[in-house]
Amino acid sequence: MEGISQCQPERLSNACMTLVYTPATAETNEIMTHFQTKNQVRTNAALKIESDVWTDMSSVPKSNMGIVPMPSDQFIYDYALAHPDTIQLGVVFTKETPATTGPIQWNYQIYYNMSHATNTSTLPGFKYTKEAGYNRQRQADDPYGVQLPNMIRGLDEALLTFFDPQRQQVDLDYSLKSFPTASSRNGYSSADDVASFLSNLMALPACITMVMAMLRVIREKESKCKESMQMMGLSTTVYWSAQWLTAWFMAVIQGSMMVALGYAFKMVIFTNTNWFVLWCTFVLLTYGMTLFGLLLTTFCQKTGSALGFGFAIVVAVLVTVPIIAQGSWVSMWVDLTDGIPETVDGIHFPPPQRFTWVISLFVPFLNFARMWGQIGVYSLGTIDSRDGTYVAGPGFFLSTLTHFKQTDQVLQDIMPQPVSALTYYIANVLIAAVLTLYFDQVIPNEHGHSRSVFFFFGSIANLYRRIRYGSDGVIRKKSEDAHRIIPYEGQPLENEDSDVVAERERAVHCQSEVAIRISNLSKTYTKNGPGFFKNLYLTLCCCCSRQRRRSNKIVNKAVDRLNLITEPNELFALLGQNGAGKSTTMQMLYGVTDPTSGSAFLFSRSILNDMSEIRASMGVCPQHDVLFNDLTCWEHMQLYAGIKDLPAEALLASLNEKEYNKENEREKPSWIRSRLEAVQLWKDRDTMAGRLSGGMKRRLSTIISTIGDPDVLILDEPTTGMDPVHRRHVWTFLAQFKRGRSILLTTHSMEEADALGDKVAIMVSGHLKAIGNTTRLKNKFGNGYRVEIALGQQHTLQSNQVASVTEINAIAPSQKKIQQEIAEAVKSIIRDSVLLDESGGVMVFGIPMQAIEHMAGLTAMLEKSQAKGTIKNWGIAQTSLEEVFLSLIRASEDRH
Ligand SMILES: Nc1ncnc2c1ncn2[C@@H]1O[C@H](COP(=O)(O)OP(=O)(O)OP(=O)(O)O)[C@@H](O)[C@H]1O
Repeated sequence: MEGISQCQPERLSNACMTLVYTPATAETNEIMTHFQTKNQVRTNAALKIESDVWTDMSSVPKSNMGIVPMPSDQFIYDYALAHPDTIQLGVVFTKETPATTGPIQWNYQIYYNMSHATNTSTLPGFKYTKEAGYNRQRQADDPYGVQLPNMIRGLDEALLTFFDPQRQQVDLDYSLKSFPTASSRNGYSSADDVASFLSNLMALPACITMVMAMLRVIREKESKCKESMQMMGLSTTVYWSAQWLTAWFMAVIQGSMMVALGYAFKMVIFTNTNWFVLWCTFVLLTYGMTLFGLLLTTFCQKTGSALGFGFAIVVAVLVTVPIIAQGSWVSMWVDLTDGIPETVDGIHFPPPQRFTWVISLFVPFLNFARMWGQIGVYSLGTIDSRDGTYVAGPGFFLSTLTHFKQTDQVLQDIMPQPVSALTYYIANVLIAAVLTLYFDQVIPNEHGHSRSVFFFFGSIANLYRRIRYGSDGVIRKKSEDAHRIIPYEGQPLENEDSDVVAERERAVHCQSEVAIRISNLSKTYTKNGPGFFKNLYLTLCCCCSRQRRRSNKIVNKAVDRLNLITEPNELFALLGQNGAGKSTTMQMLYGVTDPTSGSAFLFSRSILNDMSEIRASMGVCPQHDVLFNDLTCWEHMQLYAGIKDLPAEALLASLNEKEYNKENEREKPSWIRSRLEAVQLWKDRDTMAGRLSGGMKRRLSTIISTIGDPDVLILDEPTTGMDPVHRRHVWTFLAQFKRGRSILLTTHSMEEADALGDKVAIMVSGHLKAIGNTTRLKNKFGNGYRVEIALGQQHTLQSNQVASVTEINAIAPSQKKIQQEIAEAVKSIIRDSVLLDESGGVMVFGIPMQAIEHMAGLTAMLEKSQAKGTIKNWGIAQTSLEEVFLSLIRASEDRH
């Protein structure tokens, strides 16, 4: 039969005792000697009985195995708490002698150690041999199923052997109880289940704040607000600093609320922990998580991908945090695969788990889980397994941050102190901040624009140049670069207009100070836009298709070797059909799209190298309104004035009209007021942008671009959606504003280009088709003059007249005759005239420019006809820009 066998630990440091007993009296010593002798006879296992009674908690067995007397059952209990894997079985004898007559009562209680059966993670690598009935690697073993009955039998036998010679009458009884085990110990379960469960709830608010911050940033990205602020000169560092500051306030509010709620609900883990430790833990967790989330947004372009990341993190938190907080984390931080190596000097520290530590530098919730688990160990109480009473934990104080005592002595110097979680939080924040700044620059935006992965070398080189040549030297060098000859690349197009060629030559040889010099600027779009998964999916589809072509690849030359110049005080209007390349040209100039080749200089600063300087002196009104819905017009002006770093006094106009009325004084004029008034938005200054009409938004976007009086103003279709009255207000404002600066404007309104443009260029399919002032364009590409003749009333139907077929038939021959007569009369005066249209009772003639001297004869003839009543009305006008535009487009379509 199997008896109590000797367990053979692998290391002395983890030595185990087979048995402990108490009290250590002469009687019990003798009983245990009987037990040992009988056990040896039966099992051949020699258990050694130690002679000294232990009094010190830190005692370890002298030999590998044995039977050890202990001073009290409390000592056994406490020792088992401190050394859960050490004692296999314990016996507590109690002897009751009856007051009068009757048998003596001998009871013994056997403690068995369930740590051996259940707690497999506390000391990984610690193995009892197979012979001992327990092998950690074969976790299914049940050492007590066999050993407990044997132990009872052995003790009964020993007691009977002890009492037999005395022939006393005794009553024997026994009871069984588990040692305090991993399942009942503070810090490792039961109460700790609360801690681990709470850890989920505690980390969740931080996750929510993180996801909210991610969504805020992504929305700013999607709505192009971030891009717009950057175009107006907001630096990346300032943008992110503002985000981090907001995140800090959120973290402080949230952390404080968490601590306050914990105290309000009298949660033991809170009330038994120093408030400052808790506050730091929660604030730094929220802040670290938020910054981690913000870092991830640099990889996302759309809300969907940010939400995907956020969701993945929430799942990771829900899964990992409780596991780590519960205490199953020792092997995460320390590499215990080879156990704790033993040397003659003592214990060697096992190496740290480098991988976990590196991840902890990036992922704040791992540090939280570790810290929370440690807080739980100290602050939560235990249930005394002997009497079921609650024993309060010692409490987690400020000093515990650096003086945390591991429940397992052997881990004391191995496991990190709680304070390291706080320092790691700070590292999380710093690393996330630096990486955010870096990835925000190098990950391409939706236009594919990004900086080189080694862009910081460029900044270092700039700094070096500044130190070496001084500011003036650097400016001189840049100016030389901007004024060098830049030859035209490739072959010119066929049938190029002479003015376009001349403009190109000027741009090639430009050696004077101009506002904008565009040289060979080209942009080719090659992809279907951003979206990793979309492109992957399309690529896979194409790979699987029979043709195996990358059909998702679009090669589109949006702008092709553009060369032009604009002068200061000039408003340059760029016209073109949809998709002609106007916006792309603009985007390259204000730096949201990288040119595929070529360059441009704005006041001698290159768009390739000096974009931050350019942005400081540039105003941009992009094609789509980029406004914050919940900011008023006035607040928008203030925000962008702040971004442009305008002095505070520039913003000091009071908004409170009543105050000024009281003082009988007019409201202070300011530039913000004058701009708002110029575009008729002063009355709506307190209306939120979300509530403005489309035209009002456009007007607001237009004046926002003028903040800071930029040297170059880029306006992409600024008056789209405006009514004619307000459009004229904007025109008047721009006409005045262009003084001292250069304005580049794209528009589909020929009227606008005609009214505002000092120089007008027409783009077709990425090329310049025509360039010059409006008169020159009209003269060169227009049909000279248009003469419109409305025929007399008797020959046309009234607009409100419903004509019958007979009436129409009656009118038609006579009208035809009159039209023929007029056409012949016009032809006889001006031979080169062309009848362009004769529908609806109106005849339109095109008169060439060179026929101007015959114009007097024509007007005389028309007046005479009007007097006779043949003609109702007539008028002469120069060809409109629209006709020029249409004729150029038609010509290029014909050529294709
Ligand atoms: N991000 C992009 N990715 C791929 N192709 C683009 C992108 N942006 C523009 N394009 C293409 O480049 C060409 C020029 O577009 P662009 O927006 O510059 O035209 P536009 O002259 O401004 O037109 P509109 O008057 O309609 O604004 C078009 O063919 C367009 O499809």
